[in-house]
Amino acid sequence: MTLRVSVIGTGYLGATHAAGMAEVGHRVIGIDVDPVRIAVLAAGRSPIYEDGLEPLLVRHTRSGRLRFTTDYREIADWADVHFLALGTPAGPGGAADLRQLEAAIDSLAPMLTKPTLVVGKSTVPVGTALQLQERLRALAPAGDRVELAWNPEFLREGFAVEDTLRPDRLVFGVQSTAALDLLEQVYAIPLTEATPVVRCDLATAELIKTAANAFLATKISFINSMAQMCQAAGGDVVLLADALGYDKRIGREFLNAGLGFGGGCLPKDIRALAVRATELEVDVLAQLIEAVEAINEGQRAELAELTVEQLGGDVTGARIAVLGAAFKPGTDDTRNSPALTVANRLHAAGARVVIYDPQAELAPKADFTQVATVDEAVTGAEIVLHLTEWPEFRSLDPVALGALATNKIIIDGRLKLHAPTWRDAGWKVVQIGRATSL
Ligand SMILES: NC(=O)C1=CN([C@@H]2O[C@H](COP(=O)(O)OP(=O)(O)OC[C@H]3O[C@@H](n4cnc5c(N)ncnc54)[C@H](O)[C@@H]3O)[C@@H](O)[C@H]2O)C=CC1
Ligand SMILES: O=C(O)[C@H]1O[C@H](OP(=O)(O)OP(=O)(O)OC[C@H]2O[C@@H](n3ccc(=O)[nH]c3=O)[C@H](O)[C@@H]2O)[C@H](O)[C@@H](O)[C@@H]1O
Repeated sequence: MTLRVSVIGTGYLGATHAAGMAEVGHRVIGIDVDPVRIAVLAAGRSPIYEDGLEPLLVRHTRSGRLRFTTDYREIADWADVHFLALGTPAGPGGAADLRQLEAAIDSLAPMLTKPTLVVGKSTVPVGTALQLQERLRALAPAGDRVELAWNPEFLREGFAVEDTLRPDRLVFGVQSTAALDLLEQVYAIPLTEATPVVRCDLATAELIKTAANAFLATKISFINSMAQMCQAAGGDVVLLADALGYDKRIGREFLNAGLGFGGGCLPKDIRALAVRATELEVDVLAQLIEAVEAINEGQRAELAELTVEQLGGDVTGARIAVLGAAFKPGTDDTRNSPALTVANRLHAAGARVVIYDPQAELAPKADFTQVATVDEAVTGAEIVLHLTEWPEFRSLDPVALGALATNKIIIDGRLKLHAPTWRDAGWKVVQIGRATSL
């Protein structure tokens, strides 16, 4: 059944969700306070680099099934269901800043005159949904006939469209069968494809989301601490991870050691979880997360220190080539990018940092020079840092690059380069945790 769906907030999550909702047959309006973003989306263009998103935007803005607006009056009583896809960035002390969600509710609620379902998708601390429902009901003419549900989102940037259309699970945090029925209509297509569904209360839904991100972060920090062990004891963390991964109970995913996790989600979500755990006096969880964070920070610091060490203890005036600026391959997102943290530290230590990334565009005022090709980055470089593992970096020609660089030294911060090929071309290859790699 075709529903009228609004998506409030059209950032990474909201733009993809709106396009996905149109793709599964609903009539959709996306709304945002950013008129430039709305104009781009309304023209069928994607404001972000995300594989497969633009074709959906083109198709459904042309068909009229997908529209965009900045005017809440267009969505309020029009939609059968409103999705909240607002940002929840880190606030002071790392607690989630809920002001975007609150502002959206304040704009929408006074116009809700009929029974309405509002569904949160943003990642929030446990307890948020009930607070927002209270705010909504206090402001809405429809009062208690407005209900809130929580349906957290698990998409990965770079695979956002695929994850939206074919999620590996759906979580419906609801308070009534009416809300559940409506969500089942919204997701009728994935549900026919036997997608597992967890039906639960609001608190469980909120916690599932933060637990998932915390577990992924923990897995990465675990393997990075094993990389430190391999470095200290003389072992190979990649082979170790492969061997762990063959155990189905463990799995190979999220066991790639290196520079650690970044992005707009994992770092802020685990910090917010630690803050909430402390508020609720669950100190063990806060301590676990602090250890995960400390390991992650340590990887960035170590890479910067290692670079200085390789250049004899002083990088003043040294030209350093950085390959990669996005927080991971497949996206142009540079939020909390490990690569940029390292670049910033080296810049602060006096180095001349030159960055190449296939997609991410840095603000013109940034402290480094961004260039359009790997060759330009490497020309005259005293050291090369491989910090975001774009697939194209794996097929670089070390012989050709060796003729451009001043020193043939490369630190592979993501353990993805084929070290023997680079060594054969005369390069010194540094990989933390691969002390015994061949
Ligand atoms: N980026 C991702 O891959 C995923 C994000 N999430 C969660 O989804 C939420 C959104 O994340 P992103 O899309 O990355 O954030 P974002 O910052 O890219 O998008 C938020 C959007 O909301 C808009 N906005 C702010 N105030 C508004 C208002 N009052 N009314 C309407 N629009 C308003 C902003 O202009 C912006 O376009 C966060 O809670 C995040 O943790 C969850 C899963 C995946
Ligand atoms: O809540 C969110 O917003 C999303 O956060 C992550 O998705 P994303 O931020 O797109 O990125 P990931 O693929 O999880 O990677 C996060 C970081 O971990 C790093 N990483 C990942 C895997 C690994 O083995 N090692 C590793 O260092 C990546 O380079 C990247 O910096 C989760 O994977 C999504 O399920 C979730 O929906």
